[in-house]
Amino acid sequence: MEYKKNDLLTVTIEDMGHDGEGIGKVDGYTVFVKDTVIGDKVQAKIMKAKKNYGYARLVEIMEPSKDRVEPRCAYARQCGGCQIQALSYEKQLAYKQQKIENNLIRIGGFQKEEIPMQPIIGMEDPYHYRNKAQFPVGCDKEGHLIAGFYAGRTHSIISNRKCYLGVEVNEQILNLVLAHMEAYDIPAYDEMTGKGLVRHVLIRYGFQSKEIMVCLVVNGGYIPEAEELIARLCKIPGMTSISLNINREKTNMILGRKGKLLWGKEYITDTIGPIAYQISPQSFYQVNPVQTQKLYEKALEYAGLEGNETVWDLYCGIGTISLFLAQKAKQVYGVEIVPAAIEDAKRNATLNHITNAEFFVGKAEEVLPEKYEKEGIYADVIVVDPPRKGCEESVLATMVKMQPKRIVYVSCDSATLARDLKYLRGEGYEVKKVQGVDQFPHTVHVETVVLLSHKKSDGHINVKGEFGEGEGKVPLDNIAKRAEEYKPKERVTYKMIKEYIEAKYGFKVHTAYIAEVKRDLGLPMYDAPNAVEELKQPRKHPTAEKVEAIKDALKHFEVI
Ligand SMILES: C[S@@+](CC[C@H](N)C(=O)[O-])C[C@H]1O[C@@H](n2cnc3c(N)ncnc32)[C@H](O)[C@@H]1O
Repeated sequence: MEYKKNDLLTVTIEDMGHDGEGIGKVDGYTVFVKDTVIGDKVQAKIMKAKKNYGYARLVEIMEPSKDRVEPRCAYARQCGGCQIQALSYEKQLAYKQQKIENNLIRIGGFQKEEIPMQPIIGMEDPYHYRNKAQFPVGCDKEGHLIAGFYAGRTHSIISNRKCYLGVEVNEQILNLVLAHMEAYDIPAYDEMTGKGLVRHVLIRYGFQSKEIMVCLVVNGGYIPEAEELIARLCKIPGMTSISLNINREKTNMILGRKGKLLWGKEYITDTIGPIAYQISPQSFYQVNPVQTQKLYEKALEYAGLEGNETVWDLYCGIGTISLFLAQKAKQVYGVEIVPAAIEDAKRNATLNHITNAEFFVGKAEEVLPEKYEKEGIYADVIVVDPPRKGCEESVLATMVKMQPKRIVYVSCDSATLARDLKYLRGEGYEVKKVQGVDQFPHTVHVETVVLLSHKKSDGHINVKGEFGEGEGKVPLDNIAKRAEEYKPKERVTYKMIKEYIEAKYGFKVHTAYIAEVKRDLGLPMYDAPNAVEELKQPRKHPTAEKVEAIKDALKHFEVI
């Protein structure tokens, strides 16, 4: 059956996609419905219809799923921050566990029974976990000042000073800043005109130290009557740092390069386990410290250190994992591409009196081979925590050459994790444990820690198998079932990717852009005859927005 735009359908949601959208089928026609959860029976209106599938808007929940809960936040549907707040926390965890497992099967080529999945680590209280918030400031239609969050995939601000994922003091700080702006007629920044002063309010909170940082991002060099605002903010217990960040660029980047301290220290200090970290407005720092500690403890446990090991921490950021590992290793080497992060890492090592950690600025794919091949620095254990795109294949190849006993892979994207595990498995590393950690409750994101150890090639086992019915024999039915699972999936064409993007994002992408993203992800190009198609202006590259949309489509169709 084929449907068209504006058709009303009654659909039962059977599955959830990568972005938390509900998926159901009506007469063999697949429908994606945002804001629904598995088990809901809903009425939905088709907004974009394709031949075999369509995107629909939720009109009415006819029978709610038993796993549906009332979101705490009144803006959960509009806000881009959370995607699955309407699903019970228990089921959110099950969804994330399944997401990791599915990717390892579909992309990594693992059999379900081969995956040593550990029960996912969730939070006891999955609210108020974020130690950092960046509130955009603007005006509503009547011209009143507002602060809040961007609606999903847009830059329109939803006025909301009380986010249940952030700390409670955020609201008090926002109230003081906005009252000050109102009292002195200080205009909010307008993205369209590039005029106005206050762009964002950045707040950081040390969960252990209770120290607070407030940084106002301004399109200028000062804030009128700053003394008065500072005097009010200082009364909040724990206030440690008040500063301006100057951003005069017409850009989507929140922070500019220059900062100006108004009061207190330039940084706050916080601890994860026994390690203290100094955090400035610009520093990258994990946003959920409670779960980060569990994640790092797992990484440390998997590293299995006894005190004599040389350990590499690739993609080390400000050295958070490196310093954790340094407690138990002989020597740790960290590699990170951002120079400022390495400065933080070195400062944090000094702050903690850690002398067995050395940090290098550069690309992991360049630093690692150089240090190994030219200087002979080897590895007993290698830990990697790459960005969403995963590791470059050349990094994995060098890691394999170095033959560490163990590899600990920390990942924020289980699709690229699965791709990289497939490579490492092919090179003699065995996946020993897979542990999901829920760092971001109410969102679709999940962290995974994987332990791999080197399979010694000094032995072999003989496997005898007999097919047929009866004890000790492998039933032929099972073989048929396996064969069914191995059947190649429907080929994902460039046309399908283009249609998906146009339907979901409302813009078109060129074939050559899709090919470029696929190439960057290291995906095979043999199924893309028109990937060689030339652009009229061949030197242009897709914008970040288009790259994200293409990756999303590739995930949607399970190419990555
Ligand atoms: C997921 S973060 C991990 C940060 C750190 N391990 C932590 O837990 O705080 C990934 C880091 O990889 C860095 N990065 C990205 N590409 C890189 C590359 N080619 N070589 C080295 N570092 C890179 C990013 O700047 C970022 O700090």
